[in-house]
Amino acid sequence: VTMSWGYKPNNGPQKWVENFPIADGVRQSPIDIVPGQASYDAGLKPLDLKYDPSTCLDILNNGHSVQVTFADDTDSSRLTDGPISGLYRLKQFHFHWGASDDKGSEHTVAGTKYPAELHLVHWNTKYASFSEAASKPDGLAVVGVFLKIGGENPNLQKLLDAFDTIKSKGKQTSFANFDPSTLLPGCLDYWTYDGSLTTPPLYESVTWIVCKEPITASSGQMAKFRTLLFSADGAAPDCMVNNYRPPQPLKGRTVRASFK
Ligand SMILES: CNS(=O)(=O)c1c(F)c(F)c(SCCN)c(F)c1F
Ligand SMILES: [Zn+2]
Repeated sequence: VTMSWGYKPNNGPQKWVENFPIADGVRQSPIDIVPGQASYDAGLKPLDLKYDPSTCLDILNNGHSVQVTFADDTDSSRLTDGPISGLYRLKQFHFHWGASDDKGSEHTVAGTKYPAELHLVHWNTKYASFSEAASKPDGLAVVGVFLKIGGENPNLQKLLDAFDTIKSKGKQTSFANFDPSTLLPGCLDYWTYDGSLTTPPLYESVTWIVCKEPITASSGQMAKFRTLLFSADGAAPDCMVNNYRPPQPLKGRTVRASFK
């Protein structure tokens, strides 16, 4: 039986190019962000993020990550300004993390790996839907937030408390009234560059907006992410860890900074 893509040696990031040749494309993500090589752009606007907790629908183990999905039939949870033009609606957020606290993020900062990275995925309302937008060069805007080890994060804990009911692949449960802005850092300084999805189909459709300031999670909270499973109920349990793609070649791209 043919395996679908994953993060193991036989189906992981080094193998994705076999079924998704764009894996070797010109604007792939993630990248290593080198602050000294980023260009400060005074024309970049502050991010304008407005999220409505009533649009929060459910939390899902999709077999690759844990994902919180939002109603995106109105503009009530959206991103404007920053490096983008127009209005992008929040579709979902999810995380990437490691098997230990020394790795897990997709983007790195001058080679530094964080233990995890949050992705808030938004789609451009010039298109009719997420699916239509997902393959367009200006279709998506993903806000990335690094997690570092520190004090217990009470807002993150609300998500972790739902993990026992979505341990295995395909499990989903209702998840209401969560405000994703509680997972944003106090300072919204960011780096931005043109990139891609970091999972197959690896579409080169993402304006990346990576926050400079991490949020915290305790080591115990990081351990909770590692209790999730890649595997479905009844299959041999396969811990959901190291679900991150390593940095990809910059291929001449410029990384801009919203701050000096
Ligand atoms: C940025 N991180 S990611 O891993 O490339 C990623 C996902 F995991 C996603 F799930 C989705 S949305 C739904 C598609 N299955 C997405 F747009 C996306 F960009
Ligand atoms: Zn992601």
